[in-house]
Amino acid sequence: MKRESERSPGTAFLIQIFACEFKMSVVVRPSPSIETRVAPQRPETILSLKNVGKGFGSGVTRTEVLTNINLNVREGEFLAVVGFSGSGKSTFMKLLAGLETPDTGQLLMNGLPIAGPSPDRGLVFQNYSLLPWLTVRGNIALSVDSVFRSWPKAERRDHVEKFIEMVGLGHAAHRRPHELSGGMRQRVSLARTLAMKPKILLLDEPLSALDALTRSVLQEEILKIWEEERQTCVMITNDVDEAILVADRIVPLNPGPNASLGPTFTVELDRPRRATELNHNTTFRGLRNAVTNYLVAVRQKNRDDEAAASTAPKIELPDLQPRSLALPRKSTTNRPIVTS
Ligand SMILES: Nc1ncnc2c1ncn2[C@@H]1O[C@H](COP(=O)(O)OP(=O)(O)OP(=O)(O)O)[C@@H](O)[C@H]1O
Repeated sequence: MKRESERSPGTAFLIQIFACEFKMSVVVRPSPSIETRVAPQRPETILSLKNVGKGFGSGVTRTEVLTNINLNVREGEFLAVVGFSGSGKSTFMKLLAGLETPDTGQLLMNGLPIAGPSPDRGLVFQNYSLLPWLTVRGNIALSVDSVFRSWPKAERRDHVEKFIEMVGLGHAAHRRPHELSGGMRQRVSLARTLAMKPKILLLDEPLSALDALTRSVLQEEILKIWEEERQTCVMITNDVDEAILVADRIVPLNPGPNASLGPTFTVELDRPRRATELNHNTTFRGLRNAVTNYLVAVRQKNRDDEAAASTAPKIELPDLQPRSLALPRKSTTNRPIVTS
């Protein structure tokens, strides 16, 4: 199948029309005769990790970061990976993006090995990484121009404007990154990646550098965009509440070294979801407890195992008893004791 960047504008247009038609057929109830013929389809696996392992360094300085990672991501799902700092979340994401190659196992997209970075897998980093000399519009246009080179200029321009509006930055399109707040910069970063129309959106802790208020506003915006686009999305986060708000499934990454994935937690909450409404929801609270308890327990086990396996000599403390060095008092008056 041709990649988006290789398709002619006409083909892309036809595909869009087809996509619209398809959406309509989902909304319109099919006739009984069709219902009997068409079986409900399970979404296809778009991304597959089989026994993936990754480490850094060599000899005694070698660290095995990820071990035996097995995961299938289904087309159109929102999957969240949660884990503690240093467990290997960014390494995991770099593997999905094709920025790192696995030492062992296989990483497949639509059944084919991931051989390097591709606009099919759009990555949004924790740090915005915008080009400082370009405006909001210029930063987004740069990626659109490089991915959709064959599109007519006017079409590319409209495409850029659409994504500027989508993230609510129409009023700031002419500004450069240093003239934007952290939340606005992350919006540009998100728009730049979304505008490339990746088949999979990879979000590597995109909100963790933001203050709590901006973070919750952007959480809802990402969710709203995803609910409209229904693009396959993998998000890394250290915030369990955030994971439950956005995801269909949550997979914990156990603490490293040799981090592997924990059990899958399915988020059975109706969409659209709004953070303010979830706080009182018993399913939300139960899931938050289950995921948090799992992470805390697995970290404690990891620490206990490390302590038990440690070959460092155990330090025996001497059995010392404290002795009072105070001089016996000669009188009961409150005169200060002069020592020199
Ligand atoms: N290129 C590299 N070379 C050597 N070690 C690396 C490299 N990249 C990551 N590591 C090591 O791998 C381990 C996991 O790092 P990683 O950044 O994936 O964790 P993380 O869970 O994303 O952490 P954080 O949440 O703090 O960003 C760390 O011990 C880190 O030092």
